[in-house]
Amino acid sequence: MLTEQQYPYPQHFRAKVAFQRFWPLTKGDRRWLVSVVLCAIVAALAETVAILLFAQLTDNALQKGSVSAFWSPAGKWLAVAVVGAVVGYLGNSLGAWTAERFVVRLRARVFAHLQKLPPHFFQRNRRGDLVERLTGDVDAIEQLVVSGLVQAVTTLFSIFFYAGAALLLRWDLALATFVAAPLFWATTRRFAGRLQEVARRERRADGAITSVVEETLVNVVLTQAYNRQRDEEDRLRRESGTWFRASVVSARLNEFYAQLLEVLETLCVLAIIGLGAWEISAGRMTLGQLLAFAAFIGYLYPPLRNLGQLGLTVTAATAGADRLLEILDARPAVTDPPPSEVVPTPARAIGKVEARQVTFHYPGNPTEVLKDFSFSAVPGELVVITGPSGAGKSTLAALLLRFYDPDTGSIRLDGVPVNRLPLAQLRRNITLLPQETLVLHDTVEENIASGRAHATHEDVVHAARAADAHDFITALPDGYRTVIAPGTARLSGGQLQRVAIARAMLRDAPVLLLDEPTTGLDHLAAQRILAPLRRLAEGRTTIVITHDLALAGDADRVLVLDEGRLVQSGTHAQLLRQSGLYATLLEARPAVRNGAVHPRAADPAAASGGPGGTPDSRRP
Ligand SMILES: Nc1ncnc2c1ncn2[C@@H]1O[C@H](COP(=O)(O)OP(=O)(O)OP(=O)(O)O)[C@@H](O)[C@H]1O
Repeated sequence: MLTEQQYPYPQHFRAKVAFQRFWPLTKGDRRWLVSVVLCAIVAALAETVAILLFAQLTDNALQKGSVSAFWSPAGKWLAVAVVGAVVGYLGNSLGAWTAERFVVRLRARVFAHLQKLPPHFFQRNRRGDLVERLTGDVDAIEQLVVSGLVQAVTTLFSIFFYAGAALLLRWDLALATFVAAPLFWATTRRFAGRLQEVARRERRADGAITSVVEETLVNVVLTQAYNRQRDEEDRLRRESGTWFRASVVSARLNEFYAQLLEVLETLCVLAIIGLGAWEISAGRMTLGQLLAFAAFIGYLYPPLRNLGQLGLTVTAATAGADRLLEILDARPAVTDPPPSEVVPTPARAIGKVEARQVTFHYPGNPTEVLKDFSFSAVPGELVVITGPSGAGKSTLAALLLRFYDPDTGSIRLDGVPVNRLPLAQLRRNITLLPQETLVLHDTVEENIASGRAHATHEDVVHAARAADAHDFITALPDGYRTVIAPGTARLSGGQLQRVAIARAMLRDAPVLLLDEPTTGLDHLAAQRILAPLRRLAEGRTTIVITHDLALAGDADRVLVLDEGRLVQSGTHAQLLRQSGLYATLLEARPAVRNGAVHPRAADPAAASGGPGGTPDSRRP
């Protein structure tokens, strides 16, 4: 994130840029904005007329003690007040409605963009901070683009009316009091810079606090297991300290600014009363005129003050805008091809997957993670990709799903380079089963049904049976209607994995990409998901990325990656006969007791049968 010193442009320029960038989002609501401004103008006009009627009342009814002179201006005053109230109510309600619509639209826009950003963006930005940007910063920008604009226009009109009326009443006195206006302006300018910096510090600290709380809640089990509660509390205390200091400075500065304006206003009012007393004693002014004049000048201060406040709002909004623009200006690593480049293909692919001489490095990291890598897999085939940690296996999955494009070479589906297919179509044809099961905060039924649009209950039950999940689901307190949530312990890792398999069954894509499907599962749980996985793999192109070589015995082909290069390829039995990395990896694996389904390379039975060499673990 940029620090204040690193921002290349001055504040007013950044405010202008922010306004220009976010203004288009008001499209469709601009006529409502105009209506809000019109209402505010009518309300200010009503206020002006009311003050003039008040002067009439003072001079004609109060000073002369004439009741008959009371009724007419009083009636008019009441009528004007009612009109002002109705218009004020309409304008303010409409203003709030328009402002909230803007917030909803802006948040949706940033959220949609955020969802297109590549994985490395989320590795570089803390989740809590991003949440803060979508909430607090979005609100701050609304204050600039909608409320701020309406307020600015309204304020200018109010100043125009009240100053105009004061000038009409006594132009010489009015000019004398207007001399004080630059004082207000200079005071605001003096404070704006410092308040902006404090506002930015406060926003950043808000983001940091949300991040710490969010990270701690996500890792609460680990925190407790490692007795890290104190460290987490210290972390929160540190961030809260930063926020506290920024908030206190901000409150102090704001208060100082407000009180200073108060003193300036009092000075001006006293000056008017002094001048007025002089004028009345010389017979050049009536009491009613003086009171009305003082009222106009008094009414001028809030809009003048608003203009100053507006500067502060702009300041806070610019800090928020900078943070949101960081998201909006981050480019997705991949985009849909232009329509002219899309290769027309059937919506459902056959499922032939291919990588041709793929070389790839992550943005911002020059090290090549995949080097001249090629392979292909066809429907009905099971390809296991293994290798040491950091060899590039998960990167390959990211390229197959087109989270990134290769530097050279190509990834193809049914012979078509994936960058010539619409992203949604490509991803519809590939089911990814990641290491961590995606859990939606919803019922088990909805979690499975999310695999396919309009899935019926029968479809869900059918998929759950095939995934060997039906029995444990019906044993849950509310069966398929049991609500599960990310991070809850209602289901074990193996059960969650079977829910994910049921979802994948429903999804029914021709290509299946499994990333470490048995990670985090004990041996028995891992065995339990093998049968449903095999059912899921039937007839599909299945690519399994794994360290768990128990799955390799099932594979039609095993690819061994090392430092981004394909170093071995063949069946499990063929690779065992070679003294290469595969044999080393298998040798390094701990043997599993109580079930002995992980025979070592030295085991001749394994050489012919496979690492998961029990008869029932073979594919049909
Ligand atoms: N977003 C990223 N930005 C930069 N480098 C990355 C990124 N993700 C992964 N890498 C690097 O790419 C290399 C390959 O990572 P990858 O996750 O593909 O390995 P892997 O074989 O799947 O490892 P593991 O078996 O431990 O999951 C590693 O050196 C890793 O540090």
